[in-house]
Amino acid sequence: MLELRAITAGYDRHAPVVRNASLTLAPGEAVGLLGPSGCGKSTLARVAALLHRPDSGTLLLDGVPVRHWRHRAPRELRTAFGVVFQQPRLSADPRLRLTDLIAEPLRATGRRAEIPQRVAELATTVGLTPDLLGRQPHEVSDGQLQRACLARALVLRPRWLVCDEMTAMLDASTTAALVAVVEEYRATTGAGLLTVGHDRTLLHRWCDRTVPWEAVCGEEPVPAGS
Ligand SMILES: Nc1ncnc2c1ncn2[C@@H]1O[C@H](COP(=O)(O)OP(=O)(O)OP(=O)(O)O)[C@@H](O)[C@H]1O
Repeated sequence: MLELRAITAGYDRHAPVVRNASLTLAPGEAVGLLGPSGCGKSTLARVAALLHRPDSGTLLLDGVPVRHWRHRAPRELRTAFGVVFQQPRLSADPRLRLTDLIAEPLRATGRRAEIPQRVAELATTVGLTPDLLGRQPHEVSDGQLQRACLARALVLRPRWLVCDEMTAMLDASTTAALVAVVEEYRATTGAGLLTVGHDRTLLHRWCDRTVPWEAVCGEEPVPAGS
C-alpha cells in the first residue's frame, strides 16, 4: 500500500505548489493522476517516489511512515520505486551508452554480476536492438532513449512504478509499446503504478482508476489545536 496523506510540497516553503494532497494506491493497482500543466502533479509524483521531500504530510509505504527522502532514504525503500520521467534527455547521463544507462541501478547497488543478463532481457522487452545499446543518447531518438529509461526503471524489479508523463513526447506506436511493457511487467510482478498525465483517454484506457487533481488536493488542512 502506498499512501500519501495531506502532503504539502514545493520549492519555496512560503508558496507550496502541492497543498494538502492525499492519494492511496492499493498493491498492484494502476492509478492515473490527471491534471492540467503546472498544477503540481510531477511534484507530487516525485514525493511519492521518495525523490522530493514534502514540507508536511505523511507518506506511508505498507503502513510504515517514510522518514527520509532522496539519498537519505534507505536503499530498500529507494529501490522499491522505478521512475520514468517525461523528458528522457534530462534524466539520462549523456556520456553513457544505453547499455550502461540501463545497468546504472545494478552498478549503484553492487549487483554487477546480474548486468549482462538483465540488460539483455530488458533490451528485448523494451525493443532495443544490440546496435542501439552501444550508442550514446545523442545518437538515438527520443523514443529509443525513453525505451532505455523504462528499462532502467525496471532493472531492479521495483514494487512501484511512477511514470511522470512518460509518453508525452512520443508518437502513438511508441506510446502503445511502452504502455504494453509496463502492463506486462505489472501482470508478471504485481507491481503498482502511479502514472501522471493530462491525456484523459490514455489514462482511462491504461489505469484501473483515474483521479483528477482536484480530488487529490482536498480541503485546506485544519489548523493545529482547532
Ligand atoms: N525545481 C523547481 N523549482 C521551482 N519551481 C518549480 C520547480 N519544478 C516545478 N516548479 C513549479 O512548480 C509548479 C508545479 O510544477 P509540476 O512540474 O509539479 O507541475 P505539473 O502538473 O507536473 O506540470 P506539467 O504537466 O506541465 O509537467 C509549477 O508552477 C512549476 O513552475
